[in-house]
Amino acid sequence: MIAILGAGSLGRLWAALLPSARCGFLPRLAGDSEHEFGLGGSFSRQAGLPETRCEYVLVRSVPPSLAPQGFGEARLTASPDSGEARTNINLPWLQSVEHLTLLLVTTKAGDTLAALDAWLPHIQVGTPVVLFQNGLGSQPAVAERWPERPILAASTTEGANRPSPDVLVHAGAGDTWVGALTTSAADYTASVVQQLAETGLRIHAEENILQRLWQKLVVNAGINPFTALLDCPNGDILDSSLYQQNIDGLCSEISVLLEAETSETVTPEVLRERIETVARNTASNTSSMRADVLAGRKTEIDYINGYIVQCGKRHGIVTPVNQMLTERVQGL
Ligand SMILES: NC(=O)C1=CN([C@@H]2O[C@H](COP(=O)(O)OP(=O)(O)OC[C@H]3O[C@@H](n4cnc5c(N)ncnc54)[C@H](OP(=O)(O)O)[C@@H]3O)[C@@H](O)[C@H]2O)C=CC1
Ligand SMILES: CC(C)(CO)C(=O)C(=O)O
Repeated sequence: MIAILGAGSLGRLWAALLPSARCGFLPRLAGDSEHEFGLGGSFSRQAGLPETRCEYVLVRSVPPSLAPQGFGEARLTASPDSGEARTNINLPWLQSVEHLTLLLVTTKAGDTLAALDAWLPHIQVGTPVVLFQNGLGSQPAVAERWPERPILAASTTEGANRPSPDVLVHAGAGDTWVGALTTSAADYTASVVQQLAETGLRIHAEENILQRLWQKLVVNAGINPFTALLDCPNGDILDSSLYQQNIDGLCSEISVLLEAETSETVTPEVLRERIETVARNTASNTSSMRADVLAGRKTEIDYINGYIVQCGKRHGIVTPVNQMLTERVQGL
């Protein structure tokens, strides 16, 4: 079985596309983890969800003929006019963690350590764990906490959101790279890629997953805080004075830091071009950070610009623009 910890947008996307007979969600464990899951222990499912099944509708703007294998028993209906496919998904909350082949962790960065702290004592040490969080900071923290486990990280450009609790929209198709964080994880990368590829999504093994995570972090650091502060879609930041006055400083700080942290030399101009290419390509998107602010949720700023600030402190590199953006988003 493939277990998914974090039944939000991204977790539900993987769950909907993986073979339905072989995956299910792990509930949020209540209180102390001394209670043994499956042995009469207590755990509470996420509020508002049925007792044993998780039901929702997956909306994809792909023709049903192109829908990947893996819909299993799910019911697929399509509206020929819109080209939109709607699939009823009905998956179990897992009742046992005994025969897991994989654990996908799709909690937000700030919830990941606590969620794994509660669950990993119940899960076999040899089960590969794949972390899907954006930004950086949570992944190294997990790898340092459980160095003996096969811990991998994924960087994905798939896009999913939930306009209402029981509707999941697969808003954008992308690519997913998976690579090892701990030593023992290297042996598992190929089998993890193979299992994830059953979704029909594009999955790649990545030798240097930290570098890949940094590349996405740079783009998120240059787009997300501006969209949250300006309350605008991604493309609209480009002409704003807040962006114009700070983007060169932000890119200079990151360029110096990248050299110190990863030995990679990338000029501030190249970083700015990468950020602006994504901002233009996703011009009408609401970024995840703006969406979090609008919904009154905690943002992932501490793992994006905040991570850059912390990393700067470790290297004695000042990062005033990232610090200013972090503090202003924290203040929202
Ligand atoms: N959505 C996307 O398209 C993409 C997301 N990502 C990254 O993936 C991560 C998840 O994003 P997303 O799915 O959008 O976020 P969501 O907030 O939609 O999902 C997170 C889920 O984790 C659950 N959760 C939180 N704490 C626990 C816990 N202790 N035990 C069990 N479940 C828990 C939450 O439950 P509850 O709702 O009850 O709090 C929620 O269902 C983020 O780091 C994001 O940056 C990366 C690329 C794309
Ligand atoms: C690339 C971008 C900015 C797309 O919206 C994103 O990853 C996010 O919103 O977090």
